[in-house]
Amino acid sequence: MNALTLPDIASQNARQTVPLEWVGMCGIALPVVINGQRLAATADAGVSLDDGDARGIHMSRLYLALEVLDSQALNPLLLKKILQQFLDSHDDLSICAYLKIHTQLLLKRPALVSALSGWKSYPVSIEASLKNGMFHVELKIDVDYSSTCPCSAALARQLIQQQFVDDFANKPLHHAEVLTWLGSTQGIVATPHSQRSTAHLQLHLGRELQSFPINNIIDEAETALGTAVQTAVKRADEQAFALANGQNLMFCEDAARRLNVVLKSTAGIKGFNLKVVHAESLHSHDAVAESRWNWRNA
Ligand SMILES: Nc1nc2c(ncn2[C@@H]2O[C@H](COP(=O)(O)OP(=O)(O)OP(=O)(O)O)[C@@H](O)[C@H]2O)c(=O)[nH]1
Repeated sequence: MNALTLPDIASQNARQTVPLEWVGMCGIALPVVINGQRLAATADAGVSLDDGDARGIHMSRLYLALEVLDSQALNPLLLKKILQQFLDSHDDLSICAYLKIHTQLLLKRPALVSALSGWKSYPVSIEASLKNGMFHVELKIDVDYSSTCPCSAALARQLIQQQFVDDFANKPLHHAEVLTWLGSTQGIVATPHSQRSTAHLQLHLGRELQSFPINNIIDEAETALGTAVQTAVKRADEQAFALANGQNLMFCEDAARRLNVVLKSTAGIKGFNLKVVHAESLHSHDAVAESRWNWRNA
């Protein structure tokens, strides 16, 4: 083979002079480092193509700028550096750079009572942009929890009261008999419905942050919601979970309000857009509530 010059189509002129808002690659596979864990991730990397005459951007330059992610801990400063590299490598073509990273964070969670523990995965997305020198970073986290309907609980309690009237009216009450009745499905005739629910948190973060406070945000959210879904579960844990749910009845509105209050006071959060989805077992549609604070699209 002789040393032919490789054709460079990207540097040709475009047939139509039209700038483009976003050009890049979606779904790039790569590892990222969060909490010292190396996690499988996908990235969407792009820049604006502001020079409408240029045929294309240089995809390989964006791809190669991502290399540092497999060894350096993911933090806002690193993302800003990568975005700056996107722009520096497209000096004459682009003024905006974008990077979106999606991964699943794994956290080990203890059981409620037993000495067991297990892994829980939390979908996490980080979206960063550098536009006209302005750096913006956003974090998305999904947190699963259990919610028990307060209305359903009240209706079930009423049925149990009615059953008690039916079974014990005009009869002397004997402790042992009532105790047996309380432990039977003939006595406790109804149970409330509960559902696996998800809080979708979209958070605007301070630019000055040294690291992403992902663990802290998840912990704060789970504490506020009160009944996080469990990992390893023995019967003692399940009983503790039943008690926790019984003492933590909530509509989707309650969940959204609790998260609103806690996220407003969580360090590093400058604004949020949150959505809670209660995947109802009462019917096949979901109960949903949203809440925003300092949110640009509000
Ligand atoms: N711009 C652009 N490139 C594409 C597309 N699809 C595939 N590519 C390829 O991405 C590869 C890398 O592009 P460049 O970064 O310009 O590669 P290069 O010219 O070897 O690198 P530089 O010398 O740094 O410009 C090229 O082989 C392109 O053909 C597309 O839709 N648009």
